[in-house]
Amino acid sequence: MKERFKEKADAASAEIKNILKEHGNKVAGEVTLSQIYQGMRGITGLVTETSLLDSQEGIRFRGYSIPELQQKLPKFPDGGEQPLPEGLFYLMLTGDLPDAEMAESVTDNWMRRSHVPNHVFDAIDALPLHTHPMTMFVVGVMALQTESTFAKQYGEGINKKDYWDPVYDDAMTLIARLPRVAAYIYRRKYKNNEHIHPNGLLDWSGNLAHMLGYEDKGFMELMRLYMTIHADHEGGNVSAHTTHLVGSALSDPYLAYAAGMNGLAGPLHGLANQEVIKWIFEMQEALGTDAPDKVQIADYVKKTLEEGKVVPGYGHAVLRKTDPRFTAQMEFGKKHMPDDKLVNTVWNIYEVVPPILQSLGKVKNPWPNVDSHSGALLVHYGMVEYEYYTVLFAVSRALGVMASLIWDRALGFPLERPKSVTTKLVKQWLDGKDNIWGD
Ligand SMILES: CC(=O)SCCNC(=O)CCNC(=O)[C@H](O)C(C)(C)COP(=O)(O)OP(=O)(O)OC[C@H]1O[C@@H](n2cnc3c(N)ncnc32)[C@H](O)[C@@H]1OP(=O)(O)O
Ligand SMILES: O=C([O-])CC(=O)C(=O)O
Repeated sequence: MKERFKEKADAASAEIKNILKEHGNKVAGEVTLSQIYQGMRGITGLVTETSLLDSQEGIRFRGYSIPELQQKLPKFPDGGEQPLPEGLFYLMLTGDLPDAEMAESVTDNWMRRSHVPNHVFDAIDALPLHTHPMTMFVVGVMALQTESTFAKQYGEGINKKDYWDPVYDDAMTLIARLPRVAAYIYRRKYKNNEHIHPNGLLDWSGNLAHMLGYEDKGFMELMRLYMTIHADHEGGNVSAHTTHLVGSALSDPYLAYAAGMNGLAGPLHGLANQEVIKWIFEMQEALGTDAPDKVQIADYVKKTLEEGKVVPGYGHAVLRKTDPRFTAQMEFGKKHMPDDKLVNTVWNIYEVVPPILQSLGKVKNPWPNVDSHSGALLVHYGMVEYEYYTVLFAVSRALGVMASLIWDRALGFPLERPKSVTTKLVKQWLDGKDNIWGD
């Protein structure tokens, strides 16, 4: 995989140099004042090779949609139906679809790198049990940073042409160790500190399920699907953009990833998956039923909006249709748990919420995103501790942001530093007295 990546990166680097030599001055778009003030929505300002989001169709990883990945990526040998995220990582990194043997070699590589040093567990253990699992997770990642090859080699004076190599090494080791860190947090916080050793015969996701304490084959398949669909969502989302930004300062992959995951822990981003289940549980309690009907759901949605809160799991900064990651999970639910009450509630919410959000006249996307479905599937298998859910999202997101970070260093991308302005300067510019563009 590493050699294949290097060939591809060298070719891409030469191609980009030529594109910029010939077309570097071409104007690519305009920016409005509203965009500058309102979250830079719609401004193209980043290059991310691993995936691309279409507002109508949803995400494609190196050109492949989620149903295509489910068809084409290698599966776990023992009757697996869902794609192995190892294969997705290979695809995102090299641009090529792997065969079963290649995916297996990624599994083996990660298994070899998976030993987590004791001081990482000590760092997590130093936190009180009521600490949010995402805080424990980021502390664990920061403790893993002591092992950074990039930081060490940078300190010794590495040539900038070779940055990508130790970044590759760190990214692979970090990804390999995350399931153990994630499972440790779960077992410490919710299962009396009784930990489960890895099983060398399982794949990366299967092993995560096993170390969490879930041996059900259905849950292992869910983890393979979950780890695949949450891995990447082009470059501008908060977690990917933050990882890229922090990495651009040549902070090592551990530092960059930890920064990105602090962004994933925000309720408008990855933490929304916890908020969805919390909101449904609160609705059930308020209504006194675990199977609210559509009229009851509609009333509860209106109450949520009247209280000035968002409906978690709905809306998106870029998507304008139902998220295909929602649909993939709905299909999994229809196959494995069609009668589950909570999962059916998620499907009823899907029928009720969009017209209500649409009626507000300001919500650009009334449709569900990935987070509105994931929790109910986890609850089905017994994982009810919703505060933990974003940790699973974070383990998956490592695949995309680390593949991208390796590309960033291989392509020699520079420090990221956009210009900002003050409102005073904007007013002077509106009066024709000044310029808001940097030199
Ligand atoms: C993995 C992911 O990160 S997927 C996203 C997960 N997040 C959520 O599910 C949280 C709920 N959703 C939201 O808050 C938003 O839809 C976001 C943050 C995802 C996108 O935000 P934006 O791009 O600013 O959305 P948009 O342009 O449609 O917002 C316009 C207005 O509609 C509101 N709105 C958007 N989505 C919702 C929603 N689900 N419920 C209520 N109001 C909403 C916004 O808060 C904003 O209101 P304001 O003008 O009073 O401030
Ligand atoms: O694309 C976004 O802004 C948010 C999102 O769905 C993701 O990162 O998975």
